[in-house]
Amino acid sequence: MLDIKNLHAAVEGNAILKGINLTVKPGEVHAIMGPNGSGKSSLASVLAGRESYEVTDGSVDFLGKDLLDMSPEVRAREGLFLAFQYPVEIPGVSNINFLKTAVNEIRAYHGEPPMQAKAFLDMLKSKQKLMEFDANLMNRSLNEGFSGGEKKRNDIFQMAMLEPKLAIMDETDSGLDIDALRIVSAGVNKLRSKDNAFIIITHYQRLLEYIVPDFVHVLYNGRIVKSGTKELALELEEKGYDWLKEDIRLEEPVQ
Ligand SMILES: Nc1ncnc2c1ncn2[C@@H]1O[C@H](COP(=O)(O)OP(=O)(O)OP(=O)(O)O)[C@@H](O)[C@H]1O
Repeated sequence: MLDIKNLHAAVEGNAILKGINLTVKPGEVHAIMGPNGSGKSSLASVLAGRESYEVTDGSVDFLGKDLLDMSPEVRAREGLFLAFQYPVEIPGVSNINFLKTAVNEIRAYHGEPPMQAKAFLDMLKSKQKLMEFDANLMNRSLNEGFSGGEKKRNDIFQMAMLEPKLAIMDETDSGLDIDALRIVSAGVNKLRSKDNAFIIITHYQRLLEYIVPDFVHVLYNGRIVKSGTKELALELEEKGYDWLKEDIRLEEPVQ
């Protein structure tokens, strides 16, 4: 589904990603952990096509196509979804209208007719129930005045509606209270299928108790320096990241 090879990216001439290699197959959940400033959000941004990042080397194949060649809109229509660390507010655009437009844009891209109002409302209701999403938030302007946790829950609700092939969640757990964390995690687990995949960026092992990943990777200074299973997250929680420095030095120098 996603094949990242030797990905290098820079911001304003500063190298941030320094050779990322990562393969994600359908049905898999990958967690990415790593110290502050190691490049986790940058990786999500580069995959989503944020303009401030310049890709200086490497390739990204998404479902057999060159992801880096696509505009951010086309990436989304092809089935990539990014749940932001800081979800945006769009005053004046109701949540429902935003979702309807987004759902129909994806359908149009795949040559399907727009959804009829009734079918859309039925889908909205069933996903609302599935994700335990507060119906009152639906008619409000997109994210405007939402609390931090509400924005994140809204983000996950959007994900449920758009049914992406690959969802990237960047620190979705930060700022969620315990109940919201459980609800969001349960929602993600309900959306998991053999046909889609998730990349979950998190600082905390706690989230990975709810959404159990198939693989855990450590991003350090712009590279994935260690990969393992969910036990690696436990080890990181216990030991921190310093113990990895020795391993990295022994393997190859990090510029
Ligand atoms: N616009 C920018 N200009 C200069 N440096 C930047 C810019 N954006 C990001 N960086 C730098 O890139 C590095 C990686 O940042 P990034 O946000 O990807 O890290 P992160 O691993 O997600 O960190 P955190 O865990 O703190 O969220 C940091 O050193 C950051 O300061």
